[in-house]
Amino acid sequence: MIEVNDLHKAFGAVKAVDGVSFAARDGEITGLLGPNGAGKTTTLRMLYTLMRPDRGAVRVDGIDAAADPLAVRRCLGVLPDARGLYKRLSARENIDYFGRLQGLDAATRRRRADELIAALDMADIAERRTEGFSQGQRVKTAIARALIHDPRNVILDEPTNGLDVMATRAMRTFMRRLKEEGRCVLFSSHIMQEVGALCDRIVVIAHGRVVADESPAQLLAQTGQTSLEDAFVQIIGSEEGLAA
Ligand SMILES: Nc1ncnc2c1ncn2[C@@H]1O[C@H](COP(=O)(O)OP(=O)(O)OP(=O)(O)O)[C@@H](O)[C@H]1O
Repeated sequence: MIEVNDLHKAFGAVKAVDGVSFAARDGEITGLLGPNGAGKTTTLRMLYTLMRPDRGAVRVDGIDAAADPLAVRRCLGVLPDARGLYKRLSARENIDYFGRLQGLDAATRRRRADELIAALDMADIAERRTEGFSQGQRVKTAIARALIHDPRNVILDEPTNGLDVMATRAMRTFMRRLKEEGRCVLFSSHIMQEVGALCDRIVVIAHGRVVADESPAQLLAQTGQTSLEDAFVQIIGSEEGLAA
């Protein structure tokens, strides 16, 4: 479970995150939805301890991220906005390397890598150097690498960015599987259909603030709209930056 309480982060005069609070629960998919520049990536970076908040607290499985960032990292799997693979290593070597960083023994690394390679349908690319990988192949490798240590909580920054229709569908199936395994899945997106199709809970963020935190059905009921797209536009107050 990921709990965020009154997070703030400013870059000079820009208040990127301005008092964000929400909870992402185990066995649920929570979507962080907002237009470009809303503060999604900055929020996620503070959650996975890459960036220190100016104010506010993050707790992952009850552990305070400021007090024990290493313990928090151990219970998180993260697909960051910069996927950053080692291009001279194969996909499997990239995955294995992260297992080593997590202190896993060779047998566990091998077993987990095999499971993830099968689950992400990437057997055909596993032994290839990642240099020259397509966007979809890069995302799969980065996700497998992020999950090597079997984390309870999974944070994905725009996981379907740049993926084609088939790859997007496969990614959704994979995210549902993570949820069914009882994990807490939190992902960011600016694509409303995606969030509507996947999420148990939607946290809408605009100008660094949470403007809605509901189930998809509640969002429709609250706004009186029949489509999530119209509900989002109403909540955000403009169509700026929202992809169809
Ligand atoms: N390192 C930084 N230095 C200066 N400004 C930053 C930095 N990171 C983010 N910002 C600013 O903070 C605001 C929020 O950015 P952020 O990347 O969190 O938005 P986002 O919701 O993830 O947007 P997108 O959908 O475009 O990725 C923007 O105005 C951005 O320009």
